[in-house]
Amino acid sequence: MIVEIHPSSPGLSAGQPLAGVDCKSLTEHQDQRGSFTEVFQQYWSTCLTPTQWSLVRSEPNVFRGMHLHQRHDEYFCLIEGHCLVGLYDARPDSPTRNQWALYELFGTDLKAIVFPRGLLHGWYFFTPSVHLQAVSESFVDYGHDDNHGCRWDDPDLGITWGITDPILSDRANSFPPLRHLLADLANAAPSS
Ligand SMILES: Cc1cn([C@H]2C[C@H](O)[C@@H](COP(=O)(O)OP(=O)(O)O[C@H]3O[C@H](C)C(=O)[C@H](O)[C@H]3O)O2)c(=O)[nH]c1=O
Repeated sequence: MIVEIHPSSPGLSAGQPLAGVDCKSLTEHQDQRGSFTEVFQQYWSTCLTPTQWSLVRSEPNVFRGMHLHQRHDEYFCLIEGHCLVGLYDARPDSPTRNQWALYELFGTDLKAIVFPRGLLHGWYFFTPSVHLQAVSESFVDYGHDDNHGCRWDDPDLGITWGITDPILSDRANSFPPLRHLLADLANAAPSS
C-alpha cells in the first residue's frame, strides 16, 4: 500500500495506509502519436469487480463527498488535472478503523486508487479536472439507500485537506457530522 503526498505540497500530511486500499501506478506507453495506458485490469488483485464506469469533469475548488457506501467498492483515476483523494476508515471491524489517508494525484502521473466499501471518501480538485470512477454496484441500485455522507471538514475525520471554502453540492452542504453518521449506521446495523 502506498499513501502519497507530493513533495511540492509540504503542508499536507498523508495519514496512514488503510487496510484493503490499493494505489497503483499506471504505465503510460508514449510514442510519436501520444500515449496508451491501461487503467484497469481484472487480474490486478484489487477488491473491485466493476459494474459501472463514469467520467466526471470538475471545476477548480470543487469538493465531492464525503460519501460512504456499505455495499460497493470503488475506483478513482484522475485523467487530467490535480486533486486530493481523502479516505476515512469507518468499518467497525477494520484494523485501521478511524484512521485516514490522503492522496495527491496529478493527471501527468497516472495512478488508480481502489478502495473497499465502508470507507468515507471525498475528492477535491485544485484545477479543471477529469477523472474516471468505477463502482461494484450500479447507481440505479445503490443510489437510494446506500449513499451516506458526512461533512467534509468535520474535525473528527482528522484529514488535513489544507483547503478552506470549497464548492459543494447542496446535498453535501447539508451532510451531518461524522459522529451522527456513525451513530445512524450503528443503529441501522443488524444486531448479531
Ligand atoms: C453517482 C452518480 C450520479 N449520477 C447523477 C446524479 C446527479 O444528477 C449527478 C451528480 O451526482 P452526485 O451529486 O451524487 O455526484 P458526486 O457528489 O460527484 O458523487 C460522486 O462522488 C462521491 C465522492 C461519491 O462517493 C459518489 O458515490 C460519487 O459517485 O450525476 C448518475 O447519473 N450516476 C451516478 O453514478
